[in-house]
Amino acid sequence: MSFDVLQEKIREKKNPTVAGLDARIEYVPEYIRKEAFEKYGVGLKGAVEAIWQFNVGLIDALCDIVPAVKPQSAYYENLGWQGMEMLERTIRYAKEKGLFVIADIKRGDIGSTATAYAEGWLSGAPIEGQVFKSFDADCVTLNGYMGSDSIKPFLEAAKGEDKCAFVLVKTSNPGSGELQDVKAADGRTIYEVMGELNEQIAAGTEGKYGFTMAGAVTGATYPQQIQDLRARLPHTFFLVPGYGAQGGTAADVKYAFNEKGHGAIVNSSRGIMCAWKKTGGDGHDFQEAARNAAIAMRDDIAQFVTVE
Ligand SMILES: O=c1ccn([C@@H]2O[C@H](COP(=O)(O)O)[C@@H](O)[C@H]2O)c(=O)[nH]1
Repeated sequence: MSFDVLQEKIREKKNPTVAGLDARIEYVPEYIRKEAFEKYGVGLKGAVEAIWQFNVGLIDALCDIVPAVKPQSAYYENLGWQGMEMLERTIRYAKEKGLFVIADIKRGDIGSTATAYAEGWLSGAPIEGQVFKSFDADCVTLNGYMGSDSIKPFLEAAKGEDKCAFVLVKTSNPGSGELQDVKAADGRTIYEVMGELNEQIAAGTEGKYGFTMAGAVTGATYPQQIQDLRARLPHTFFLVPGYGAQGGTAADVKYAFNEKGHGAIVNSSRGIMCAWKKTGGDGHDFQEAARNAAIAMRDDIAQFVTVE
């Protein structure tokens, strides 16, 4: 239960950041693409092979620097069943390398359907009295705006296995305020209501660091709102996307952490995966470039946050 496993990994690496694996084919260096397309043809199969090679290279280059990776399911779903099979392989490979895997799936549905999603991504599918695992992520992202019954099945599935979930509270995108900043009848914003509901749902699951198993997504692009949420939600672990490519800075994300430097992890996807595009090379240096970008991000945040 809770976020103890992730917080331990963050402390071991002294690095509260997560590398996104949002593998678009354009992010893969040309020499990898060329080889895969020659072997499997230009199409879904070739793209899946190229992205698999890229992911393995990234994971190998980053596994001693970052505590976690966050594959975004959309970039695998768009390649059909072969993309999803490769996502399952990517998750397995990252876990073998000691990384905590956050599957960014942003699911949310009525309870019975949420249970099926939770089995697929976390606990495994029960078939004839046995449980069969597939994606087996450590953690998932959820869209909980359908209410507590869309979140609870994931917490049930996560409970037995030291897994956890992040629920969207205040997202990083430009349109997030259209609904999330609207004031409810009691004067709280909708994102505050969502955050407090989420902390309540998981009350009692706090681990040794004091965080429940239901974390919150709070975008780096809204530092004031992060500060507000940190004060309101002392038992909620935050996933903070929006650093780098979306404009969030280390000074913005510092508000997500508590006084011990605990309780948050900051994501960068394009900033790490596409770092090779900025070195002036032809992509053969993508591993070194990703590693350097991850180290620079860690050191940037360390100017503001010390993880005890
Ligand atoms: O509010 C949110 C929730 C999720 N995301 C996801 O994080 C990454 C960000 O990628 P960058 O390349 O570092 O911008 C991506 O997978 C989003 O789906 C988010 O950005 N904001």
